[in-house]
Amino acid sequence: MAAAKAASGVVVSRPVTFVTGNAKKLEEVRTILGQSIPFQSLKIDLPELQGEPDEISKEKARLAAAEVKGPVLVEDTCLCFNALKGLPGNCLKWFLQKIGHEGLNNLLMAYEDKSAYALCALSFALGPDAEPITFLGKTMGKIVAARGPNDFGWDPIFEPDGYDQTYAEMPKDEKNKISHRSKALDLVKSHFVEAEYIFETNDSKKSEL
Ligand SMILES: O=P(O)(O)OP(=O)(O)OP(=O)(O)OC[C@H]1O[C@@H](n2cnc3c(O)ncnc32)[C@H](O)[C@@H]1O
Ligand SMILES: [Mg+2]
Repeated sequence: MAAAKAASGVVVSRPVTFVTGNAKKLEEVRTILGQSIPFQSLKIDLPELQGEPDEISKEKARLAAAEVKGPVLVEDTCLCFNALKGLPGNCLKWFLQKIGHEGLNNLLMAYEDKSAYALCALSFALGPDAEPITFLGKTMGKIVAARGPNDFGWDPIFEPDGYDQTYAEMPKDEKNKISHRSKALDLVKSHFVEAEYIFETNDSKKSEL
């Protein structure tokens, strides 16, 4: 049992495990969370589920918590084109693998509306028996011909509103200030403060948030 109710909050006996198969996501999550939450990571390729982003994210959290047998954080990210009523959404990974940045641009060729949004659904579960809680972060922007380094997914073709750079062209810390991921993680951090989780792990005998 990773968590027990204490007088002033919930005692958590293990750090939160961020479960992902994506090293770039992990890098950003690590930077954005900093020291705010006792944190470790585990590389597992969770199944690519389909459905609504919050439901997919919750189900990923259930699968991850069953594996880790402790507190977990997982994430599901979509890129949604308004002209296509939200597609490719969470099928984006396959679209990106099969047709690449140019193919994704071509999907919008027949439409004037190039607007899109990046949506991050992060789910936290205290353990295998706990119902996951989901936090959503959304950043609006538009789809453009690829610009900038090609080291993370669809970053080169997403230009957030109010910027003339794509995510890929921005310095990392700039992306991390405005991204879908940072908005969802801000909500996770607030939740941790409000819930008054008390971490009693081996590393930190008692660290209160
Ligand atoms: O193990 P998980 O966490 O599921 O990692 P994943 O790479 O499979 O990620 P998703 O299932 O959420 O699929 C989302 C796709 O979008 C990409 N992606 C996610 N976040 C991104 C971001 O901030 N910028 C660019 N591409 C991103 C990612 O590389 C995938 O191709
Ligand atoms: Mg995935």
